[in-house]
Amino acid sequence: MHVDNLPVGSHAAPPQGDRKPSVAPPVVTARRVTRTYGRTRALTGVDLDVRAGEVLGLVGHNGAGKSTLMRVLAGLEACDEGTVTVAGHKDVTPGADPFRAVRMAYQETSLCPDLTVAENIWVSSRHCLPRLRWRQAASTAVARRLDEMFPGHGVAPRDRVEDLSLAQRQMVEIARASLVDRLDLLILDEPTESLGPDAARSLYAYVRRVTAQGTAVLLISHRIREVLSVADRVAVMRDGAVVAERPAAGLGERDVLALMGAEVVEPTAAPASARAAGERPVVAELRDATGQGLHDVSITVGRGEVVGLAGLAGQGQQQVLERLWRPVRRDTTVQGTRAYVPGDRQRSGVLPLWSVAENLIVTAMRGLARFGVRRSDAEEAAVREWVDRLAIRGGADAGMTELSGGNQQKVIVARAFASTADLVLLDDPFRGVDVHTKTDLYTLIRQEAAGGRSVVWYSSENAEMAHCDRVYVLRAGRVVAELTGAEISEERIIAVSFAESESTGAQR
Ligand SMILES: Nc1ncnc2c1ncn2[C@@H]1O[C@H](COP(=O)(O)OP(=O)(O)OP(=O)(O)O)[C@@H](O)[C@H]1O
Repeated sequence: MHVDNLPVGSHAAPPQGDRKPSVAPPVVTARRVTRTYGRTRALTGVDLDVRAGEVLGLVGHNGAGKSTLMRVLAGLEACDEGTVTVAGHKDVTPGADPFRAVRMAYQETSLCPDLTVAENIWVSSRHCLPRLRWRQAASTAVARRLDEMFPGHGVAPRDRVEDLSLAQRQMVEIARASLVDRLDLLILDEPTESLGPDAARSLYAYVRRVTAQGTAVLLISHRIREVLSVADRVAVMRDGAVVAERPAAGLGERDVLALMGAEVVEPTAAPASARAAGERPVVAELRDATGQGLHDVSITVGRGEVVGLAGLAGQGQQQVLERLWRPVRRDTTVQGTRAYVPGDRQRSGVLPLWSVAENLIVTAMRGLARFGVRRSDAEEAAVREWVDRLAIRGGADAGMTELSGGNQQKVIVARAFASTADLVLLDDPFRGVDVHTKTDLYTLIRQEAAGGRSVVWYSSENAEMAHCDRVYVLRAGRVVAELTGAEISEERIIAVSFAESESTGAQR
């Protein structure tokens, strides 16, 4: 059977929508599964059933073991002890046939950037594509699946992956995972971290359709509310074990956070700014900046101010950050030094062959040096401080690739704040970071601002903007609103992001 006309799932399952936990047989079962990497006990004895036709949400702090467990359940990695049963086949070893029907879409996409979309599909799904005219078959299959999953995706099968946006790469990754002749379990690892709201909605509509046909979907996400709205059941991981499994119906976000072991704190908005924007010395400025997608953008950043850039994705926020990072044009002025935190750690950010300590200190090194000579004691102290402050699991000596995704992201954030930069530019930096750590990072930003550092922060999560002193909302490369203090709310940002006519006195 070829992938362009695939049935999904092989088990009968109760219809979705009533959100009752599935009573269908498990497609995958883990019993007392352990996995150790060197001194790290990533899995400490996991028991879990994933049933046909259910959406099982899997949540847990950064480094809890979610991705490791998924790699074991997908037959990509062996466990040290315990058993994995797939579609009734007991104790299956990695690579064995039953695992073919278990597919995983990764948080960091598994796509090869130098190949086209169709070539990537061929590499991943060649066992169910014809050998002759494979390129055509792969192109047709992926185009069809993308249309089905993400209408309006804008991806052509002949596009090279490296030319795609982060969101498009994520869409191709998910489509790639689903293209197989029989799909019993689809594992989605943080699928919506890089997708916009429309694509996320389309994905979950697709998830509903395939689960109605019997495929199980395992959804890993730090977005607890999203998990609760999509999943039938929620499993909670903590320190390498599944500590709770509950039906999603009736569970609230706070219940899940409590099960995760996170301290439940009320989200706190930014404290009212001690000084109004006009009273602060301006440290960075764009004056009627135009070109490269921007139109007459004027923004100012005061010393010790946290300035948000909001709006729908791709409306010019990254271009603003880019100008502040490289202020080469006459319309941009920046005083002092800068540090940049990329949101796409795969493309820029992580130095994979270096340790956590080296990744963390690389920017701060020069500031810590005395007369140009590196001071290893000061560097070590700084590394220790930041590893503790952000609870980077894995420790300073771990290789960067040994860290979980969220912990890698923490290192990149720490790198910027460990430097002496006067202006920190944040490009949607908290994707994949767990709720608890995010709360710590928000506090960190406010503390650093109180100490005189300025921050310009683009976030695709409007709720995060509540931690800013001022927010510029961008649409189609223009600033369409400037919100201050109590005006900053998710509803307000959404309203001005969409409304053609609304303006709060900002430039048009
Ligand atoms: N290849 C590896 N080598 C060494 N340690 C590893 C490796 N992969 C994972 N680990 C460690 O195992 C633990 C669990 O990591 P895992 O990626 O499964 O966590 P996670 O729950 O998926 O985290 P996140 O939410 O940040 O993605 C972490 O402490 C991590 O550092």
